[in-house]
Amino acid sequence: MDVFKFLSKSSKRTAVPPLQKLPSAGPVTNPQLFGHESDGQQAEQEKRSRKRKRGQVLEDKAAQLPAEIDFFGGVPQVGGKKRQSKVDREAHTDGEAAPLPVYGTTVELENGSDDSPEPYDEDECKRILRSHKLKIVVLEDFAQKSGEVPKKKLKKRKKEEELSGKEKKKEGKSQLFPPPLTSFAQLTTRYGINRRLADNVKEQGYKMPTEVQLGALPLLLGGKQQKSLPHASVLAADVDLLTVAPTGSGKTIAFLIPIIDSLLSKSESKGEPSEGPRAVVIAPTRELASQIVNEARKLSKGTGIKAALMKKGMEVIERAQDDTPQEHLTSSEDEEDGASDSGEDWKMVRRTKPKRRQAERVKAAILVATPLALLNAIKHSNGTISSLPSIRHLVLDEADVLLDPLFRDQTLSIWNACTNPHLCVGLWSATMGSNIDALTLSTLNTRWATLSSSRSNTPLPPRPPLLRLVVGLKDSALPTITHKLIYAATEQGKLLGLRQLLHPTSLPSNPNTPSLRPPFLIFTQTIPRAMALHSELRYDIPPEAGGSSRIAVLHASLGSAARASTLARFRAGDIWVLITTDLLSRGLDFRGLNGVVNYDVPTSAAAYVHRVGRTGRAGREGGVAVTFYTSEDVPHVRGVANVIRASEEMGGGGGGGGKGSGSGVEKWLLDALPVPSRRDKQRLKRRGVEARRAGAEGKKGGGGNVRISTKSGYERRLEGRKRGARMGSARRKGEEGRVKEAMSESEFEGFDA
Ligand SMILES: Nc1ncnc2c1ncn2[C@@H]1O[C@H](COP(=O)(O)OP(=O)(O)OP(=O)(O)O)[C@@H](O)[C@H]1O
Repeated sequence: MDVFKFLSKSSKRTAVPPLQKLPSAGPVTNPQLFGHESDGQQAEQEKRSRKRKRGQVLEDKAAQLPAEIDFFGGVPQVGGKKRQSKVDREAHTDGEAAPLPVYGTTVELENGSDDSPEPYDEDECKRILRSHKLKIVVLEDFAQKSGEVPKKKLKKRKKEEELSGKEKKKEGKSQLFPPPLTSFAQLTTRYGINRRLADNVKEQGYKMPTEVQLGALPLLLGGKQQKSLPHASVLAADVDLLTVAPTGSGKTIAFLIPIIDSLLSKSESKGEPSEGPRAVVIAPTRELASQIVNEARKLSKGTGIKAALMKKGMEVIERAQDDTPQEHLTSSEDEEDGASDSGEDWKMVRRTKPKRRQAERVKAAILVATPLALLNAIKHSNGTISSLPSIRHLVLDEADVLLDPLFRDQTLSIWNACTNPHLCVGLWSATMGSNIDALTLSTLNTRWATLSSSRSNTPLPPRPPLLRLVVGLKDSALPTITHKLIYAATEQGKLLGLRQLLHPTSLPSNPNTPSLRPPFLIFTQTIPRAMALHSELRYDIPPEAGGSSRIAVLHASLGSAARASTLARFRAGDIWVLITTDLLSRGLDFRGLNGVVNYDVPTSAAAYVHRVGRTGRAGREGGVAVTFYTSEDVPHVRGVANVIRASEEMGGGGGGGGKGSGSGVEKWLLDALPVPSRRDKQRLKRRGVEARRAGAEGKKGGGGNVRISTKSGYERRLEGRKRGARMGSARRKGEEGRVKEAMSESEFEGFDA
């Protein structure tokens, strides 16, 4: 039986669309998003890099499949070297952060041989930073704005400044133009970072620094730069840094390189304990934390610096025999992030039965943890929190979510527990609400005041300045992605639309409908919906193409082992379609992901930016982001539409990253969509679209009609066939009444009422 023919018999079969650029089908030609044309040095680098050897790895299994079940149709069938770069091989062997080798194309890269002249001149620094859309400011003014000066006084001062035209001058003053890092070789030549660390960076095979690396590394390594370079006085000391840079722009190594280098430097380790954590990285999910550990291990290989993931049973503080932490987790396994039944994955739940743990003291210098896991480890049974005086570096990855009310108390408790006066704090994310600057500054000030009062005898060193680095347009999605916002009217419409994306030969010829090839991610609002959609779709891929094993679901109520194994299979290319919730929306790096489907609209513009940012990483073009919306979503979809429009404008207007695919959001649609109130936005962020919450099914007026049928597609098809046979037989017998009866039964019932 030709299952594929059977599956697609109701839809018009068209030829597989012509070859298109896909993130999974090509190497990163340029990981930088901006400034390509204007920067002469970059052009020179690109010219050099073209001479480098390239090799393409083809998907063997996909190449063997008949065209009609080749879900990857269009992958070039040309011969190419099936050799992977050292980086890819290494990344894959450790099971984390690996590219999708089967679909990926890898490049053998040379690195570090760059001999570009140093941009010592301040004007040159300005030109390069501006062409790459980097803006660095000192946030000290904020100290006053964040509460130390009464509001009335501030208003008066602002008015005076406006009248005297001072404000512009002031803004200009606080902006910095440090020498950008235009090549990784400068890590050694300019900053003299540890040799072994420099070699490890080189081994990653990156051709050139991304924008965030170009701007952040000089700020964080600034203390080591030559005094003749611009802003040497500000950067001579440690800095606290708040960074907003696009998804997939390489923020992880931008914060890890300076930490590892500083842990290796003799001056820092003087007087510090040689064992135990000296740097802590906090991430909102276990998946992201483990990915960061993996990156840290690659960069610190052979240096003696160890990185560890905080797990249950690990201890970071000395505990008395009877000091068992009161708070534990609900999951039977060592999970930090549980999930409520409404599918809010960030939500924490606590274990009810206290359980004695086998203590194992953390020896690694870099500790990566989710907030609750670390907080539990430093909390005593009487509720007090131990301080962590050895911590010199604190990184909040996805800082905006870590400082969101859901995590805020935990994050701030950890931050305040870091009592080392030399602590450097880094806050990193692709999105940062306007409140984060103020919250960061007030936390720094309060912490400093507490430290000062507790150390009246020994004066504190000067507090490091807080700098803010913004890359590109704040809170915007990648300009290299094709965005599509599709009105599907009803839940049934969304399922039909999704099936069209999934089935390669049923793709309509309409150029405005995106073609999306696996591997891709599908996001739903809640865990029950992810599970239901998985049941609905699991038999959609025919057995010849791998069948139900190609589609999987991953959410926070699964055990950690199951989560890790599903993620590893997705990264290895065994799973083609992964249905998930916002659990995977932040920070996860899938190098060869072709697209993202927002089956349910994201609950905020920031959530959209992060979800779609799983594709198009490190400058890869060809990523597709499809967002379905129904009549129920109309009041909430404006934020997403705005982000799409802005990213298209950034990418050169109209079709933006779509490159000729038409606009993802028409202007008339944007104008027609209602503007949600602040309250509505907050409500949506907290609860999602009400009608889709667990328990909303069937409620009249309140949002019934939203259940995703748990009856599998396979079962429905079998039933459909039986019905078809009954109708045929009835027709043959000419029994009109029976035909009518059979027809009434055959209506589509998959995605239910
Ligand atoms: N200079 C570079 N050149 C090419 N690729 C790079 C470079 N730096 C990092 N990468 C790769 O880019 C990918 C994305 O990096 P990373 O996960 O750090 O992004 P991110 O900015 O933290 O994204 P997100 O905001 O989604 O968390 C990784 O696969 C990483 O190996």
